[in-house]
Amino acid sequence: MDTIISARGISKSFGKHKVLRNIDLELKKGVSLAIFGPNGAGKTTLLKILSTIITPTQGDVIINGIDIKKNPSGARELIGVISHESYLYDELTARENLRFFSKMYGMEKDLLEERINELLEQVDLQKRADDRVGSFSRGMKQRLSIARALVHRPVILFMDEPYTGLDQRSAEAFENVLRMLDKDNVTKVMVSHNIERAVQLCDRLMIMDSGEIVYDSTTEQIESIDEFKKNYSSLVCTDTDVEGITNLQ
Ligand SMILES: Nc1ncnc2c1ncn2[C@@H]1O[C@H](COP(=O)(O)OP(=O)(O)OP(=O)(O)O)[C@@H](O)[C@H]1O
Repeated sequence: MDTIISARGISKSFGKHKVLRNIDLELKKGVSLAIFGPNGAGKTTLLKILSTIITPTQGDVIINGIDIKKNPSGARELIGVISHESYLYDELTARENLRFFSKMYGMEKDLLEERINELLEQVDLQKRADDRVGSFSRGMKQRLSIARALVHRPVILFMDEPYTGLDQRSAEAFENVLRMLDKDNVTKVMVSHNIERAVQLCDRLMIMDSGEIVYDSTTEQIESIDEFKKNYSSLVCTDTDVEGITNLQ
């Protein structure tokens, strides 16, 4: 399998605060990685560096052979990001938002409308396609931001807490979209506090604490979710916000 993400010696400081400490990460094409860890461990910071949103203090990231320092826009064409920030425009309709982002990525006009309709259907928003996003609920905005992240057919999808704001039906629609991406061998990197869901969806599990990777395993290698949670508790003693962890005490 080809390596699609290669990060070497990544460190990040905000002033005197060292948030990431010499992180190395290699990810093969098509793999889905879940990153867990307590609040402040550095998960979002790592995701932002890998997805070119912020730059590291030290270290290099190569995305599909592209050095993101030398060619950030080339790397961005390969990347989709779902984060706390929806990047949507309230005054535009759902369809207009997707059109805007498709054009930003330079997509061909004749393919664009077909792709937009396909995505609106996948995230179950086809009936609200021509309504202004300002009138949408949080969950609907989250679903549209999933479509926005996928409009240019990225080969890597970065997700920071993608379940935030999704009700049960929306979470299922989201997981269906993720399964569809498997068919296209899209690589996924997900930061999550939801161990149950992430373990079911991902093939590699990583735990971060205090800016370091303290655990890295394939999902196949773990015996059970309970065993993984015990590992988590022993490695990360102070965390109380991962679902189910507190029940193990
Ligand atoms: N722009 C910034 N300026 C200063 N400090 C920052 C900045 N961004 C993040 N930090 C700090 O870096 C540390 C790691 O933050 P980060 O958001 O990466 O953690 P996290 O593991 O994603 O946590 P959470 O689970 O709460 O989302 C925190 O102490 C945070 O306050």
